[in-house]
Amino acid sequence: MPPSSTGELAREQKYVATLYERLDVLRERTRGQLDAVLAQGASGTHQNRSERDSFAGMYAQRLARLWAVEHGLCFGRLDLADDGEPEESRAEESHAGEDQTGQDQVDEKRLYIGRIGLSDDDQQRLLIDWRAPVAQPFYRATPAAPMGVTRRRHLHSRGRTVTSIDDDLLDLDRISEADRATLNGEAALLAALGEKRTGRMRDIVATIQAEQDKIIRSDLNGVLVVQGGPGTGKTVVALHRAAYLLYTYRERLERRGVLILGPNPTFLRYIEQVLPSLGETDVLLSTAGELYPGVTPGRREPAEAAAVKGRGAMARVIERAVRERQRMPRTPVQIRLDKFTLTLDRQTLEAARSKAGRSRRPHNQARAVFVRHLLTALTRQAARHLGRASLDEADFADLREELRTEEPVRVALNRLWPYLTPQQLLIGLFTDRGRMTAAGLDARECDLLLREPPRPGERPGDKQGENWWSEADVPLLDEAAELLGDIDEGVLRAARRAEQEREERIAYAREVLELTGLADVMDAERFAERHQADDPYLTTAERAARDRTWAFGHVIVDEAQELSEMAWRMVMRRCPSRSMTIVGDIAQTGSAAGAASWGRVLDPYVAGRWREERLTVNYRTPAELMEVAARVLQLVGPDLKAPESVRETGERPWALPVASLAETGPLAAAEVVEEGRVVVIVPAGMAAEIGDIVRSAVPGAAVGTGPAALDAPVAVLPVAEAKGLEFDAVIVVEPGLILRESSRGPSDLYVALTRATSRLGVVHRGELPEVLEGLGRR
Ligand SMILES: Nc1ncnc2c1ncn2[C@@H]1O[C@H](COP(=O)(O)OP(=O)(O)OP(=O)(O)O)[C@@H](O)[C@H]1O
Repeated sequence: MPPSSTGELAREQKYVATLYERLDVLRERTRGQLDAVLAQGASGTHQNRSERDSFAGMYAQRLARLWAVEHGLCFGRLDLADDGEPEESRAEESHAGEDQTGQDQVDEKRLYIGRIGLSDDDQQRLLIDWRAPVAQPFYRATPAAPMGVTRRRHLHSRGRTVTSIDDDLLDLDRISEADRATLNGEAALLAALGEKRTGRMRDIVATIQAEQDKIIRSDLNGVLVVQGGPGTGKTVVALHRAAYLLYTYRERLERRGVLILGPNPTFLRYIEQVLPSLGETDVLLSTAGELYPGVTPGRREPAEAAAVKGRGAMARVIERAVRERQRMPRTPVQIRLDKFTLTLDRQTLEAARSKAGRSRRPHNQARAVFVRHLLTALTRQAARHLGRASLDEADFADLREELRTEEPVRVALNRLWPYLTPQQLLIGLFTDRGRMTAAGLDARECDLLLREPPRPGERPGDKQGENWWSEADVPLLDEAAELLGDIDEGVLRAARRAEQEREERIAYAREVLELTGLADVMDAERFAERHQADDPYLTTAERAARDRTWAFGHVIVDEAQELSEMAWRMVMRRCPSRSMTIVGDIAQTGSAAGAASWGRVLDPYVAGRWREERLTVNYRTPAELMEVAARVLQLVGPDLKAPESVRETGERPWALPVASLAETGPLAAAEVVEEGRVVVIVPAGMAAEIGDIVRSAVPGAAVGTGPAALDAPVAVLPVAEAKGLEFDAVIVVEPGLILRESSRGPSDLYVALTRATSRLGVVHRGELPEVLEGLGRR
């Protein structure tokens, strides 16, 4: 290890130790500030308390950030030519933050690169944040374009100890013969790729490649599509981009927030540690199904039903369903009061309706216009009945108010134009074939969507009701919410907020009671009410998560090919500025409602105004495995090209015909290696059967979705749930069935075959698909 001669290693160790010392000082200082704020106690005015909470929240967040960067705090060094500053691109906006020093004037010949920037008390720069413009050559410099850099050094550490060093010498004229012999190319990258998987995605801040860096640092504005095959780093690059954007455009994005959308909760769990390890904690990670506050979809439904609901045409269906509730009776409406009967004739009703329509307000707000018109007409009639045709203004208003509160009047008006929540509208629609037909659905679609109403006592939207809603319903609820408008925005919000806070207090109380061993003797709800906080501090991400109408500063969509047209409408509403990063692979589309091309998805919103970058190198799957996957890709589309693998392992993928699928158990057990992860990928309908088989061979194996799939040594997953994840070893069961199972079968098999970082096997009782016939025997 020539550059890591003991002297050199010791020198680096000494420097890194001073960085950790500095980090400890900052942590202690921030802790002190937090304690001082908290020590102010809960007294004072409401204003005082909310300021204190804001400061406390800010210091707590800063402290969390300082703790999160412990591992691999400093991972690189740039040596610059005598005459050189690194050539850099300037960020357009400066960023705030006391320890973000990357934009200082550069005058040293050596820069240390790390997860965050650090300076000493005299503002001497000690460590450069990897996102600062001056750090860019660390990722982009090459021998052909050295950007003023003579040496790029990777520091590898365990805990706070530097264990080894890799150097890339970039300026070949300036380096000695001895140094030249130590040229160390892609050592750091290959070392990172060869590591065992832990079930959680790691950051790649030390080894970002140039094509990835270009995407990470791409401009904030506009829609950027990142198209790339499996394992090209789309997800990890998107996450680093989030961190980069937050650093570079801190002020703008901290206020509006950043949303990252992933395909399912397991995937979010898989990626959740990456941003904190980059020092960013305030980003909202969500699935599209979680974007409607107050609804947690738990219902599973056939793919065909989800596909119908995902089609853009559903927007018209919902619109008609709303209109259908603004019903116009064919005959006049009689309202019987004690002393006389009032009549609303067709002409009056039509006039009220068209006035409400012309107001261009959503249904619940237009109702006010409708009701006002009818009440005026009814008051005039009532006045005539009472023989008081010429009422003055005040008396007219009194009579009108009297009528408004009459039960028969209220009932009649409500029937004509009811207040509706999105939930009520959709329940009314999907439980009534007549309404669905009137809204434009055909007989087959009605068959697919018709369902029973929620059981009595089951309020859809709350905890018990969550099985009534499916993921595909969420964009429809969102669409309905747009058309209906809130009944009374202020009241609804306050009620929602109060309910959420109550739930949080109870959850917290439960935790405290469990920790203190009092759970059996005290009720969490009562405890929570007693320890009620007045005005809790919320981070931007927390506030955004509670507000359906929140407009994010930037939205990142991962596995974006899976979103339906209706889901895109919902996502676009969350990002009116259209500052977005969309990452995915059209060849991996598995959902029947998913995307066939980026143009089809984006042109309706930003025609001609989106840009596409491509990633072409596969960092996950070794070449031997990719060869097989590439053949399957030809079934998806003969012109598609699989990404180039960056490494080989020498291990050939295998296929094994079996008499009974019970043999899968021992095969999975044989793949288990210490600290590694194995997945058995199965056709959608076989998860339970194969799950039992594998569990009997590997106790602790996890079946189906959920975080357990990431933590167990072996997981059994259908393809859709394995999307975006990776494992050391993969066994695919019955690939023929996966191919035939849906119209996207070839894409699904392609996804399954590209999940492995090192080993791949195929088990089949049925026939092996022709495309896999070249596989060797186990
Ligand atoms: N520059 C890099 N340095 C180290 N590891 C990298 C680098 N780029 C990608 N990787 C690793 O490659 C693997 C694949 O990355 P990622 O999951 O982001 O790919 P993807 O394109 O999203 O794949 P898929 O489409 O299959 O979901 C991850 O383990 C990631 O950490």
